[in-house]
Amino acid sequence: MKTVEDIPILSGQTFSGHAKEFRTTQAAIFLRLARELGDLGQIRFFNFPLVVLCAPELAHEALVEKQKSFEKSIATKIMFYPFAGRGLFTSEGEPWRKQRKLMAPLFHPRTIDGYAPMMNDVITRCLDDWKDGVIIDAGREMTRITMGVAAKVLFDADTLDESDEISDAIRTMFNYLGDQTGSVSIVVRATLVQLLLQRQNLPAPLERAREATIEALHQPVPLPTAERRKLFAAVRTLDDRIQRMITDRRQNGGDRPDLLSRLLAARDEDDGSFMTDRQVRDEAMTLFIAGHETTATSTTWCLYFLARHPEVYRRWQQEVDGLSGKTPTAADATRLEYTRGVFREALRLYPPAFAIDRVAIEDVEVGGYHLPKLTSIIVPIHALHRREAIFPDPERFDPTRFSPENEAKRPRGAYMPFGAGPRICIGATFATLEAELLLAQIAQRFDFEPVSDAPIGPDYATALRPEKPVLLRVRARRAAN
Ligand code: HEM
Repeated sequence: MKTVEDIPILSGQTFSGHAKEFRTTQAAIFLRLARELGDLGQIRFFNFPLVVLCAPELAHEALVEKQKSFEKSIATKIMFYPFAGRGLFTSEGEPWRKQRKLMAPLFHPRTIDGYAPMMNDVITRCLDDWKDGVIIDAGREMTRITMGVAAKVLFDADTLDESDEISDAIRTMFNYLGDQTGSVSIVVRATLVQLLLQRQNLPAPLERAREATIEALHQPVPLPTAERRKLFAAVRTLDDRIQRMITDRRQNGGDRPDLLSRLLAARDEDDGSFMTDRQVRDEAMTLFIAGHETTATSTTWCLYFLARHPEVYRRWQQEVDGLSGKTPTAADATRLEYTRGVFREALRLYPPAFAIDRVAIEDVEVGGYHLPKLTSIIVPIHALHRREAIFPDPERFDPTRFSPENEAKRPRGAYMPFGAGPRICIGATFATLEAELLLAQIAQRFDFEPVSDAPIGPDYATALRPEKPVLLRVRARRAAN
């Protein structure tokens, strides 16, 4: 059988393999790989191979069919640790299964439909601040709205007055993640954690030392630099905000049907214990950040593309005008097919989670290649979404790619902005409904146009956010709609 050695290596290796190129270009290296090698290739971090699966069937095979043979990579868990701790995004095995089961009812499609009035309320309040003729920074506005929605729906809290401060902290987090990706520090720490995890059945004192060392290796190295101070300040800002929500709920009680009440009331299936404060914090932080940041980026791209494609803009506005000015319900939103296409097409071109990485926890075969235990793989979603054979003229913004007929023709695994398999995004339906309501309310109330015609590209270092502010001039719509 063919082995990893038989998988073609991307050109341009240096002493550190492709680590330098990956660190500087991030997602773009996978575009080059797809162009040069097609469906399957590998890049190297020093001497470690990273197998890149850039075909729908290979992505599906690894993430869905053979999901039991893979876990999230240790490098990802270390990078996200200061923020996500051991929350749902970064946990594994039995703890992950229990956490996912606990949260699943909050993300059931029927439960999510019930969030529509709360989502609409936050959206309306924020849009009330858009005055006729002003220039808005779409990214800032989308962040304010999506953060406000996540805080309201998941925590019954209000962040509208603090969103700039919180979003600065999250930007610092992304800069840290971008800086750590493929860095020597991460490669070394992940390797050490891997070695320590393999040591089992140690005597008690050694076991405690092992655990303490693993914990220390997950923490950012406390370098005396301005960046590191900024990072720790950002973690404090986010921790303070989350802690305030938790304390407020503990003091003022009330069994509300939201995430926070579920977390505080949850008991372990086996021993009946409550979650520790640390666990509640990790879960709450994970959901708070994952629950708004990605939706903010993708709706910002929606506005960017709408403003630059008059045909798309007109069709979108016409579809929403079909609601005759009525605030959309969840049922209305499901009928906004073209609007949903706008959102899905923005997620195709700039998926905020631009790659999904895993490590094999046992020997496994993928695409006919034998991958030994501990082989790292990656599904570069951003490059996958640009495979010409599936998405012709891939750079063109075209929401009709997501008409039901066109979707039915696409092979499974070809489009996965929310991932695939058991670790698929728990908030996909939440994000989609929120984006539909948001785009519908904007279409009903405003016209907008770009302030400048200069194109804006993605910033590969910060989860494909627009590299520059997306500035739009908005005008209140006076026509009856
Ligand atoms: C456009 C919006 C969003 C995008 C593109 C997105 C993307 C993703 C992707 C690709 C994953 C899988 C990562 C992997 O397999 O390694 C994921 C996981 C996750 N997402 Fe989202 N997400 C979005 C919105 C949301 C929202 C609104 C929430 C919560 C309210 C959320 C919460 C989570 C959580 C908790 C996980 C981890 C799930 C698990 O491992 O069981 N996301 N997301």
